[in-house]
Amino acid sequence: MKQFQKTSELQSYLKSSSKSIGFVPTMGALHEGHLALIKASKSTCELTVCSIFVNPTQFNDPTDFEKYPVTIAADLEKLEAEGCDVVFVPSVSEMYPSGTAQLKHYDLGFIETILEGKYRPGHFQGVCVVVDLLLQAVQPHKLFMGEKDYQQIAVVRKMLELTNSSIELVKCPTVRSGEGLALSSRNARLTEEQKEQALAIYRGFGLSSETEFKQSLLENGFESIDYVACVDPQTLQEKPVGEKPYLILVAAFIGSVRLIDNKTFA
Ligand SMILES: Nc1ncnc2c1ncn2[C@@H]1O[C@H](COP(=O)(O)OP(=O)(O)OP(=O)(O)O)[C@@H](O)[C@H]1O
Ligand SMILES: CC(C)(CO)[C@@H](O)C(=O)[O-]
Ligand code: BAL
Repeated sequence: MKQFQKTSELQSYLKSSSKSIGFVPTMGALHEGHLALIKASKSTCELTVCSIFVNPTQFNDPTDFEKYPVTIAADLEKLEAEGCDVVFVPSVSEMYPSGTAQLKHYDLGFIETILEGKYRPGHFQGVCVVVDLLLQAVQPHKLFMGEKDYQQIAVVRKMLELTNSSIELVKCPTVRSGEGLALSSRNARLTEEQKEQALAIYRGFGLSSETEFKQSLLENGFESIDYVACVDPQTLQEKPVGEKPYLILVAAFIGSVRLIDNKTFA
C-alpha cells in the first residue's frame, strides 16, 4: 500500500495510472463499517484510495474535535490487510495551506437547515469544503460513503451537483454490531455499559412514534436528545411514522458522546 502526506505526490502517483479510481474518505479510527466501503470500492474499481484526515472545519464542538479517536498505526494495518492500494494522510496545513478562516461556501439550501445541519451549525459546510478538496486531489471515478451518515450523503450529492462533478456517489449500507449498534469511531469513547445502553437506538426504530422513541432513550441511559425525526427518505421532509417509505433518524448523547443512526422503512 502506497502512503502519501502531500497532495502533489499523491496526484503525480495517481496521474501515472490509467486505472479506474474508487475513493473512501474517512476520519480514521477505522472499523468494519469503513472496511465495507473499501471492499465496495475494490469490487468495482481498479485502484482504491482511502484518506484519513480528522477535518477541523467540520467540528462545531471543540471538545468533540480534541477527543476524536486517533489510531493511525492500527488504521494502516487494517487498510493494508483489506488490500487498499493508496492511503492519503494529509496534515491540516497540507489541506488548508491558507488557513481555515476564509473557506468556500456552498449553497446547500434546505438540507443544511434541518437535523444535523440544525444541531451542528457549520458542520456540513466543513464537510463540503474538505470532500471537495479531497476529490480535487484524488479525482476518483467513484466516491464511497456510508448510510450511517444519511444526511451527509444527501449533502455531498448536492455539493457534487453544485460543482458540476461527474463523480459517481455510491452509498453503502450501515454496518452494525451483532446486537444492532451502528459501528462508529465515536463508539470507542463508550464504556461497555454505555455500549449496552446505546442499543436502545436500534430497538427504538421499532417503536410507533418519535415521542415513544425519545422516552425509551431517556429511560435507557441517554442524557439528552438532539432529534428523533421521521422523514421522507428522498426529500427529507417530515412525515408521520408508519407511512412508507419513511426514514427515522436519531441523534442523542450518551455521556458526552453524541451518536447518530437511522433506519429506512421501504
Ligand atoms: N457503521 C458504518 N457502516 C457503513 N459506513 C460507515 C459506518 N460508520 C461510518 N461509515 C462511513 O465511513 C465514512 C467515514 O466516516 P467516519 O470516519 O466519520 O467514521 P464514523 O465511524 O462515522 O465516525 P463518527 O461517526 O464517530 O465520526 C463515512 O462515509 C461514513 O458514513
Ligand atoms: C466525509 C468525511 C471523511 C469528511 O471529513 C467525514 O465527514 C466522515 O468521515 O464521514
Ligand atoms: N461521520 C460524520 C463525521 C462527523 O461526525 O463529523
